[in-house]
Amino acid sequence: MAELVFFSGTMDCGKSTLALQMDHNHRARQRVGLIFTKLDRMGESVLSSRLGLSMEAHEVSDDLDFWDVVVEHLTHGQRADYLICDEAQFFTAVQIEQLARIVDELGIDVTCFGITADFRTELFPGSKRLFELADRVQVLQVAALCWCGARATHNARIIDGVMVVEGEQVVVGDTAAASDSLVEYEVLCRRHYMRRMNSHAARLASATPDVLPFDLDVCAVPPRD
Ligand SMILES: Nc1ncnc2c1ncn2[C@@H]1O[C@H](COP(=O)(O)OP(=O)(O)O)[C@@H](O)[C@H]1O
Ligand SMILES: Cc1cn([C@H]2C[C@H](O)[C@@H](COP(=O)(O)O)O2)c(=O)[nH]c1=O
Repeated sequence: MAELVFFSGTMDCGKSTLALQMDHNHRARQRVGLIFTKLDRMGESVLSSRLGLSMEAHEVSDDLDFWDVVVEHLTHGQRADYLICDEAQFFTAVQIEQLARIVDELGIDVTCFGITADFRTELFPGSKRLFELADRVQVLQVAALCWCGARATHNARIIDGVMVVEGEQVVVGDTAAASDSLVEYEVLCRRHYMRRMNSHAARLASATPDVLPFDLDVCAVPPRD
């Protein structure tokens, strides 16, 4: 039976890489897929991974109707065995409902990839609807890590080295290590997200131990997996 599956996690945990691998494995067995993305860091109509791989994809605009696109595709005698949707957090709730209908009425597997929550810890609209409708929500096996070594669970937005918790929900960008723009992101464990302690703040604190003496033992927490 066809399924709607949501691979969800923080930024930089390997979602796009998995999307590309999944498509590769299907294509290697002559299965035909439709690939969608929205607002990829590398530009329009591309699905890209930080490992350097990328592929062409249909860019999803707010008014794109997945049902119409797939039905038209099939009506023209073309095959669609599966859909892969990256950056699905940016899709609208209605678009997620269209994807669920494609699974249920056309029997086509739909696999979505996206971050769960924004830099304020609020669910994105697409992710929220996926949590509500998906047959399965899967966490990726390889964890992105906080600077302290714990599993990263939250996405922080950093401006000029400082973590912010107010602003527009959508600002396309990259993690600090790879970014040369003003706005960048850093993944953190919940403890350090709540304390607003990104790696820059932690470096400052360890250089001036009198300011924040409470917590240096926490920084030595070993990775959990
Ligand atoms: N040079 C590298 N060598 C090995 N793995 C890397 C390298 N650069 C990035 N990665 C892996 O790629 C992951 C990010 O993959 P990506 O698919 O772009 O993430 P996401 O789509 O979840 O933001 C990192 O967590 C890391 O595991
Ligand atoms: C936390 C957060 C992220 N974004 C943007 C930043 C990136 O362009 C994407 C996530 O891409 P990735 O492949 O998962 O790294 O989302 C945003 O717009 N708002 C946020 O709060």
